[in-house]
This record gives sequence, C-alpha cells and structure tokens, in this order.
Amino acid sequence: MKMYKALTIAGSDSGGGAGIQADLKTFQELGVFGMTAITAITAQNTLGVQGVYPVPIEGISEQIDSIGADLTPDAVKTGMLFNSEIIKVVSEKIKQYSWTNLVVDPVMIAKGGAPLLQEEAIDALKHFLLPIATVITPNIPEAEVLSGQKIQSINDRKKAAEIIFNLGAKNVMIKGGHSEGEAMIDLLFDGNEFFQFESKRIVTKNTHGTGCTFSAAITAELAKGKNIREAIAIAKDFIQAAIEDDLMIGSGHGPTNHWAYRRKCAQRK
Ligand SMILES: Nc1ncnc2c1ncn2[C@@H]1O[C@H](COP(=O)(O)OP(=O)(O)OP(=O)(O)O)[C@@H](O)[C@H]1O
Ligand SMILES: Cc1ncc(CO)c(N)n1
Repeated sequence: MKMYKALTIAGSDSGGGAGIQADLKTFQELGVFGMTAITAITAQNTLGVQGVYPVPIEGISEQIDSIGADLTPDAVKTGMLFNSEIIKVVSEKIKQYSWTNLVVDPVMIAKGGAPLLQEEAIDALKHFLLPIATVITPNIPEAEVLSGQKIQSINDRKKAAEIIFNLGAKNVMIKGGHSEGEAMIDLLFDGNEFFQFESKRIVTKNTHGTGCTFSAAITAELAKGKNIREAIAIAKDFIQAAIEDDLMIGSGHGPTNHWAYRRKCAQRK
C-alpha cells in the first residue's frame, strides 16, 4: 500500500484543538501519514492563549532538514509562523527541497485575540511565502490585512482574492467563518475563475481550530493527488462534520470533532 505523507510546519496547541495537534488528527483521519516541524509552543486551552514560546531558529531548520533527508512529503502546510525570521527559514527550506503542494494558512490571531504572528512579519509572509504557495487560506480579517481592502460583501472578497493572487499564490481561498448569514460560503480564486463552496452555518461556540483543521484536510487531499477543487470540497465536508458533531470539551471555544467525518462517511455507505 502506498502511504502518502504530509508535513505541517506550525505551532503546538497544548489544548489539542488547533495547530499541530489539529493537523495531525486531521491527517490521520484522512489516511495520510503526518509529520511535524514545530515553530512555537503555545500554552493554550479553550479559554485562550496563556503563553507563546518560539522554538529557536536552528531547531526549526533542523526539524525540516531531518524530514528533508529522509521523508519527502507529498504535501506541506504552514500554520503559525510567529515572526519574519521563522517565515524566511521555512520558505528557504521548502524551496531548497523543492517541495510542492504547499498550503499556507496565514495564521495571525487566535480566537480570543492573542497574536500568533508579529506585525513585522506580514511583509515577509507576502514576500517569501505567498509566491511559493499552491493555495493560501486566509479568513476574512487575514485577507483584509494581506489585500489592504475592507471586506463586507462577496464582491469585496473577490477583489481581495485577486489582489492576494497577484502577490503570487496560485490559488486563493478566502474562508467565510467571520462573515454573517445562514450560508457559510468559502470562496476560491484560481486566477481565472471564482468557485464558491457553500454549507449551512452551524450555530455553536465550539469553533476552536476550524481554520487549522480545514487547511490540514486540504493538505491531506493534495498529498493523495486530488486537485485543488476536489481537495477543498472534501475539506469542506470534513470541517462541516467536525463542527456539527461537536464535543463540548472545555468551558470556552471548544475544539471540533476530528472523528465525525469518519462516522459521516460510514453512514453514507
Ligand atoms: N459556524 C460554522 N458553521 C459551518 N462552517 C464553519 C463555521 N465556522 C467556520 N466554518 C468553516 O470552517 C472553516 C474555517 O473557517 P474560519 O473562517 O472559521 O477559519 P479561521 O478563522 O482561520 O479559524 P481559526 O482561526 O479558528 O482556526 C471554513 O471552511 C468555514 O466555512
Ligand atoms: C498553535 C495555534 N495555531 C493556530 C491557531 C489558530 O486557530 C491557534 N489557536 N493555535
């Protein structure tokens, strides 16, 4: 059996709902072998982020080198990168190993408002990482920062997606979690056409790590050889199930349920 491999370069969430932990759970559920390079350790739970400890830069490049020397990933995702120095080394290493299928989740702020990316790092993100991204997956506030445009309507999102596309990402997926209305619309721009992925908005406070889980699912499907639209369609189905079937863990914004998609698939058979 061929085992596809995916690498996540991201921060650790001690609470287990976001970051590296969400990525590994998602890879596992989608049948892909998960590997990690940890950029920062966060002390975090469903109530918020209590501490952020970046890993020394040599420790980050060495983790990536260990993987590069032995275990070529079929797809790579980046999550929390924290500062420009980390962004530079991560993008250099990805280029050095000629890794393809790169999903960039431009994580900036945690649900409770804690900064997971320093402001000085925005230029580095645009300059070094976007040009090598197969797809970038900003939420609405992140797309506003990257495009310099205020986003209210779907048309505003389309304009922002075009601006971000022109920064070099091959595909731009602006997620709808921070919008309003009954429909939950995620918008993809591939440089030629816009595609909308729509589901029903679920009313819940348990949305910690939705962005990480969604981008990890896209990464897992790209690793298996799916094209970008197929990968996003499966990721949308995965995150919908994971939010719908919530776990009620913790007293704040609880995590999503990474097992739910497996159950949903079994029920469909
Ligand atoms: N209430 C909801 N109901 C259905 N789908 C949702 C809901 N909230 C988020 N999603 C989906 O989850 C995915 C992630 O979107 P979102 O905009 O929440 O990302 P995010 O803000 O980066 O997440 P986070 O920072 O919490 O990890 C998208 O596919 C979005 O459609
Ligand atoms: C480590 C980490 N990465 C990403 C997010 C965004 O959800 C988070 N809360 N924590």
